[in-house]
Amino acid sequence: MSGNTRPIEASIRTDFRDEMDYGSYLGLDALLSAQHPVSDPPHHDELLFIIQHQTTELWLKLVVHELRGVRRFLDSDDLPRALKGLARVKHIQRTITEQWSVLATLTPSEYAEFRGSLGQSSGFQSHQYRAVEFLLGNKHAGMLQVFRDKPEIHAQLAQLLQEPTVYDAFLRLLARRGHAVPTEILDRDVTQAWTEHPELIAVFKTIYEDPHAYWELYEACEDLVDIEDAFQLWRFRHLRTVQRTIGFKTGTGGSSGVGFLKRALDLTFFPELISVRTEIDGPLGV
Ligand code: HEM
Ligand SMILES: N[C@@H](CC(=O)c1ccccc1NC=O)C(=O)O
Repeated sequence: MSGNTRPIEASIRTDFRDEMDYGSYLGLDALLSAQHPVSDPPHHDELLFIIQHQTTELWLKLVVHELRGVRRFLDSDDLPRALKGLARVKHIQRTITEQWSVLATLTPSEYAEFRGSLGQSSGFQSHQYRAVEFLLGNKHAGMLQVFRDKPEIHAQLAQLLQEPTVYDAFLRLLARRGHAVPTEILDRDVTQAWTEHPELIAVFKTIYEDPHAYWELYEACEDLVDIEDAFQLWRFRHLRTVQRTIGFKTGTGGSSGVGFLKRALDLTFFPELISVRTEIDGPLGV
């Protein structure tokens, strides 16, 4: 070692004329030429704004892929692989929630300088975010409206709206394993947002009262609760970042802004998994 440099080993590949290399495998030409700031004159901080969104969208792409996988593994009774997928989703959620701190370095003054260039575009038009919500049970046909001029995306979301959610797939697995999931729930109209079914609480109570007898199911329940928690943390960090950046301005997407985002904090994916906690008593009855 000399001069604080590392010798490049003679065997290191350098001729890629007829070979796949790093950039071609990863499609870096496309990826790194997909940042198109619109502010005029160009604003230094717009690249941060774009990359924050793009990295989140890349992770959302993987979340959609993993949740589709989880649903498939549940359908085929492969609970260990479903659990693995849920664990991966949790790590991704942690990463995209953590990364709000990067965007929080954007001050209101900086953002105001290029916000006007964003027109009516808004995260409300993120189809991958909507896909994740649909997969987790927050179905809402009205959310397809903003994609009416994008037939492919509209069709994909319309299809997802018709399909069972991850929770539907889990409840069907529970039924196959002998748990008393009412048939009205198994045959529900899956295009509708999930609403609480109190009859399910008894099913989860059985599992939570004897975790060792139902260990994998118990783990799956806790993973779903973790994912709901993590989703709410993402929403909360978004809300706080929005508030510190634009205060109580209306959104570029046309909503009231912070007030609208706050209402999402009352939404719930797996309400029975929260309610069952009220029912779990220890040996001293509390
Ligand atoms: C300074 C940064 C940001 C501001 C000021 C902001 C502001 C807003 C506002 C006001 C809305 C409500 C819809 C509207 O009227 O526009 C919204 C929705 C949304 N934003 Fe952002 N946002 C920011 C960053 C981000 C980032 C980085 C993402 C990541 C992809 C994101 C994703 C979303 C999503 C998915 C929605 C829809 C939420 C829902 O339906 O509940 N936003 N945002
Ligand atoms: N809705 C934001 C604008 C915004 O954040 C945004 C604009 C274009 C693409 C993505 C965005 N992110 C999240 O809403 C605003 O009202 O300032």
